[in-house]
Amino acid sequence: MEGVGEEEMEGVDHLAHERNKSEFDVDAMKIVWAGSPHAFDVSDRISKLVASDPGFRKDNRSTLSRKELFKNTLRKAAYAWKTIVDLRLSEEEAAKLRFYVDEPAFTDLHWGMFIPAIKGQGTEEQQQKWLPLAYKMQIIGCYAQTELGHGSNVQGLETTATFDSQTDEFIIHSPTLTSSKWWPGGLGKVATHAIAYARLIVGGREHGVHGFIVQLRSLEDHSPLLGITVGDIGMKFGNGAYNTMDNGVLQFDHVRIPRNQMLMRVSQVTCEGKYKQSDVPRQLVYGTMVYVRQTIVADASCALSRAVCIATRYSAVRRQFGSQNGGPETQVIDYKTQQSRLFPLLASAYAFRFIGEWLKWLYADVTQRLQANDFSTLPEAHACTAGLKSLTTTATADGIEECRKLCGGHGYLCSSGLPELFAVYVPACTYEGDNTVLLLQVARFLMKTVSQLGSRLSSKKPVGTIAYMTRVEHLMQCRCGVQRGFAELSADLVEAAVAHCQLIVVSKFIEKLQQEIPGKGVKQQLEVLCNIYALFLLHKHQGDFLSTGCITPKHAALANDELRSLYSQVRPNAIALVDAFNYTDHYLGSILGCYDGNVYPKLYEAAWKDPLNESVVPDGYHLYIRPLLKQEIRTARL
Ligand SMILES: CC(C)(COP(=O)(O)OP(=O)(O)OC[C@H]1O[C@@H](n2cnc3c(N)ncnc32)[C@H](O)[C@@H]1OP(=O)(O)O)[C@@H](O)C(=O)NCCC(=O)NCCSC(=O)/C=C/CCCCCCCCCCCCC(=O)O
Ligand SMILES: Cc1cc2nc3c(=O)[nH]c(=O)nc-3n(C[C@H](O)[C@H](O)[C@H](O)COP(=O)(O)OP(=O)(O)OC[C@H]3O[C@@H](n4cnc5c(N)ncnc54)[C@H](O)[C@@H]3O)c2cc1C
Repeated sequence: MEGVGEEEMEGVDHLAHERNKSEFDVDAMKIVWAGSPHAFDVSDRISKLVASDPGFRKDNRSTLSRKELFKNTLRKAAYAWKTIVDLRLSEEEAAKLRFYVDEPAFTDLHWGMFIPAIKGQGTEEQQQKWLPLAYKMQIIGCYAQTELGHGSNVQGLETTATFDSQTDEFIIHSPTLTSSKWWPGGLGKVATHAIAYARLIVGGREHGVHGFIVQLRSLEDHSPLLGITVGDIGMKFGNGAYNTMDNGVLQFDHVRIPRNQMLMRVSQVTCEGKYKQSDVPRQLVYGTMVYVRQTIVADASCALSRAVCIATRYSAVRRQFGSQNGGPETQVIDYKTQQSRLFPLLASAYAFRFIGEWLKWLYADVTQRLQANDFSTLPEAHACTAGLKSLTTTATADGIEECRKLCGGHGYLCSSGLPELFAVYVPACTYEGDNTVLLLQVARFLMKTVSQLGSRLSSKKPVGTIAYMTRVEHLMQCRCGVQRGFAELSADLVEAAVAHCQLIVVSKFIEKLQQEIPGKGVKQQLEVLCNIYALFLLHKHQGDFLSTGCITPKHAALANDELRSLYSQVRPNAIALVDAFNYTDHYLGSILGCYDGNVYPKLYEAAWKDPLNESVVPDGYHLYIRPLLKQEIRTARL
């Protein structure tokens, strides 16, 4: 191309010099990141399928109106379903395809909550009736729990479900404005059915919150059924972002449903109007939330790794200051401040990946035990999913914002992919349980555990975590020792809960490294990242650790020195470590994070595609600017 230097030519890998520095087998690390060779194959194949299909284009979202954006999301969801059916994709491949389409949509709640709720809380008979319809998408479901007046406090929900023994039906009703269902994804414009949570009333007696399958819209013309008022709750944070989702409002006006549409695995109501509580903990009604919280932890590693991939590649491309005798300026990735901000996030992305794997195992284990009526690990599963969801989503939301800042001004462009990623991700700190409310659940679990086990919370942790374990015990002893109520100490107890969750993440990372990990240099790289994660947190919270007495100020200083050394070990491998995420440019959706690092020409080209540049003289010039410039409005009243 005329006047284009080597450094700007398309088709050249501008990060080749970085990739050549790698000291480990990147392909082997890709398998570790994916979880298995099979998982890598599915992920690699489906991500490329989506990236190569113009039907899944997403680079124009920021220029669409809310209605255009939403209609485009419906088109994509329908196109995805057609692709799944035409290609006969498996459930696993279909889930991956929806993941790589990368757009919040009603399908998230249909597949991610409506179906799991029926599987987890429905009887065999109810599963046999409703799941085939849901799997074929002949009905589209949502999870309608939160109300205008209550979200965190599930037992405070006001919607009622009153049993009518005369007709063998439940009457679902919204008695107050604050009982309006509010927030459920997919509810506003698409869902034909809901799992609606309501206070069960039988024979004038209340029995707490239960789930009910309620049809909302006609399957003929999609109009709301009698007694149903439903709509969207309006624009949300950011422009495109989560506005592809129809989070809805729903009011019931004495809507009648058959008795067999109460999810009855946990409790039952007989046709005679007798309420029967199975001999299972009532909290199984909350089971879907536990399931989604563990998926959210895995999602955190995906979102954080996307942001870190963008920021790492761009940090290797960007040069600023430091030119010697007219030579190239310094890559910003070589600045120690950039490394001290970026590499702990890279380590966290891997840490969250592995804790997500462990949590998936824990959830499967507790589910298997529940089937045998073994509820012994349910409290720990609840505490772990709640606490790790809180810890990883907070760290990921903060990490995405830090990655934006690590990219300087260009990080603020939509074409960097980071503003949209942040706007889509940040509600994860709220949905599926406000992060503070969930940490209070962990604190409550720790208080009970301490009172049952005495000071030692658990001796089942790897040696390398003694300092972390002592920190949690110290924080708990400082709080439990004080004769003041839980509420009074809750802010401090939440800190102990965070410390407990960090202990779990560190110990599971160490356990991961005790497994057989194939590939040249792969385990060594993971050991470096594990040490960075552990020492970074020790440095960040050194006050806690010093107060336990198990480390001294000298230890803290040594830990900081070691961190700098570890950053130097990561530096030559940084690009290869983010290549191991195996993200396509389409999925990353970022010019700054593009694989070939050819950033500047892409940024420049993208700018001219903005609708504002369709004319060199902007709309409004003649009406507003010209008069200004010509001072023809001197006498005009402002
Ligand atoms: C837990 C609460 C805060 C309090 O509950 P409460 O009933 O008042 O009980 P407590 O008195 O506190 O505790 C009593 C005891 O019960 C124990 N307990 C509490 N909860 C649980 C539980 N869940 N499991 C087990 N045990 C539990 C507790 O420890 C006490 O025990 P003990 O007495 O001390 O021994 C509760 O009110 C609560 O949970 N509040 C939070 C509400 C909440 O989380 N709402 C979420 C609504 S749904 C939502 O937000 C949805 C968002 C969707 C966003 C999109 C997400 C992505 C979709 C999935 C991913 C995509 C997949 C796509 C797949 C594909 O495409 O194929
Ligand atoms: C994008 C998005 C999607 C959602 N999708 C769904 C969905 O599909 N289905 C569904 O049912 N819901 C959905 N929700 C709702 C979501 O589950 C709730 O917003 C969430 O559970 C938080 O509840 P809340 O809004 O009542 O917050 P609140 O509890 O009102 O929180 C407000 C503040 O009060 C604090 N607080 C509350 N209780 C306590 C306490 N006991 N101690 C100390 N502090 C406390 C919180 O920490 C927070 O700082 C969605 C929400 C969002 C943002």
